[in-house]
Amino acid sequence: MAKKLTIGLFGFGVVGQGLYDIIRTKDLNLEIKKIAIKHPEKQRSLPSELFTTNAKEILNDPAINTVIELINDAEAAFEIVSVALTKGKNVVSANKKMIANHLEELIDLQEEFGGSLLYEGAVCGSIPIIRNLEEYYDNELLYSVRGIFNGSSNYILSKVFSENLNYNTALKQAQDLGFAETDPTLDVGGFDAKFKLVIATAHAYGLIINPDDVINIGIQNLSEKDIRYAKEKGYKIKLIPTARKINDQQVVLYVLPKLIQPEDFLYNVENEYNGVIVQAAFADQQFFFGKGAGGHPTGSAVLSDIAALRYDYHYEYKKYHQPRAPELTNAFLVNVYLRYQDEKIIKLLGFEDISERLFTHNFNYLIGTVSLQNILDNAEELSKEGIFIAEIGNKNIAIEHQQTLESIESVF
Ligand SMILES: NC(=O)C1=CN([C@@H]2O[C@H](COP(=O)(O)OP(=O)(O)OC[C@H]3O[C@@H](n4cnc5c(N)ncnc54)[C@H](OP(=O)(O)O)[C@@H]3O)[C@@H](O)[C@H]2O)C=CC1
Ligand SMILES: N[C@@H](CC=O)C(=O)O
Repeated sequence: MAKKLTIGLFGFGVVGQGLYDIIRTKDLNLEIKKIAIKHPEKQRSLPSELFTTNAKEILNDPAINTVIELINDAEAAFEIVSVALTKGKNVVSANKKMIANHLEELIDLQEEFGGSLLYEGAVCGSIPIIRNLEEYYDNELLYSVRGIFNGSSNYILSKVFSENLNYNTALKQAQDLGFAETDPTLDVGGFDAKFKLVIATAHAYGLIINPDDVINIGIQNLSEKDIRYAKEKGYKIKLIPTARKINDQQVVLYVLPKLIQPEDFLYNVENEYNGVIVQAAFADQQFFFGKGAGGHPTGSAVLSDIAALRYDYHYEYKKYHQPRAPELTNAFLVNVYLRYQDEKIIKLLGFEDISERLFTHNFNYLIGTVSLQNILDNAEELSKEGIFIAEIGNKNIAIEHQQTLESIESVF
């Protein structure tokens, strides 16, 4: 029997309003009793009695059994969600930074106080990837999860690549459309994609990782030269988070721009759309596609979680509780394109091999193989002006196919 939900909503911005628009079109046996916001002076589209700036009006109200957290402040969000769970309320959140940074504590709070925290909208907007990783892939050999997890950076890349728009104009558009984070460095620097990858990895592999241990390189240093190079060779450039199981016990995680070939499903994922490719034994590749940002797409994922709470759904974190969850390693080689000015960076990165190199008066690049650990150790150097690094090539795909063959051979 579906429970009646009495909701306290935190945040009435892009996603909060998007959710409200969707809810009011349907008769869902739920009531939004109060909405907490930060700036009482802002004009609102709803009666003022509905709003409060006092979180306690929601958190201390025993009639409110469900808290929906949609604010743009990760630390305040953690406080709100923790108190709500401690009081035995169910919670839905779309705050990937907060969840990725506090996942272990949030799991403990759910288990101690019996509440459920759902966060489908936090990873790839409207794409239902968390519940799929949690439920569907439980018994599969899951080799990798990768994709386009950030709508803003994909929007910018689409605009500069296909419409020759200037980077800053495209970023401004992504902000105006409500796709970007309050601090857009989170988007273009690959942090937002990393938070989402960390959350997805917990549900894919049962592995909870501190985001600081994962390398993220963004698209801020992309230049005309990189775009020209990519176009001449038939690639597009996308920002790709990857989680890959490299053996029974080890997983690698990284967020890097990538030169993508037309055969890749992600090649045609444009603008604020996201795409997730799950590579599993026997099933091989599966592709999820949908809008990754914006009020209504994200609101629809939040609503799906709300609906699930009516039937007491909660994540069981079965893979996290399994006795031998794999561990994170950075001992992994990636093939990269590196545009640089100063030769010093080549030495610092300690390339295993270099297969291609160009040195001219205004454009130096090389293609070579480098360890993830060395990229992580030199992240600051790599963020400097004049340097752009991106994954390239299909060596990893070869590894995946080899793994698939090995697993098939071991079964038969
Ligand atoms: N925009 C998107 O496409 C997506 C966003 N998300 C995530 O959803 C969350 C919300 O994003 P978005 O809607 O874009 O953000 P907005 O900036 O549009 O809205 C933020 C809202 O939070 C309110 N707020 C801020 N601090 C507090 C606080 N301490 N207590 C109560 N209310 C507060 C603001 O109040 P006020 O109105 O008074 O300023 C505002 O209503 C973020 O975690 C974001 O990362 C997830 C997926 C997609
Ligand atoms: N800023 C994010 C919003 C959704 O998560 C993005 O651009 O993807």
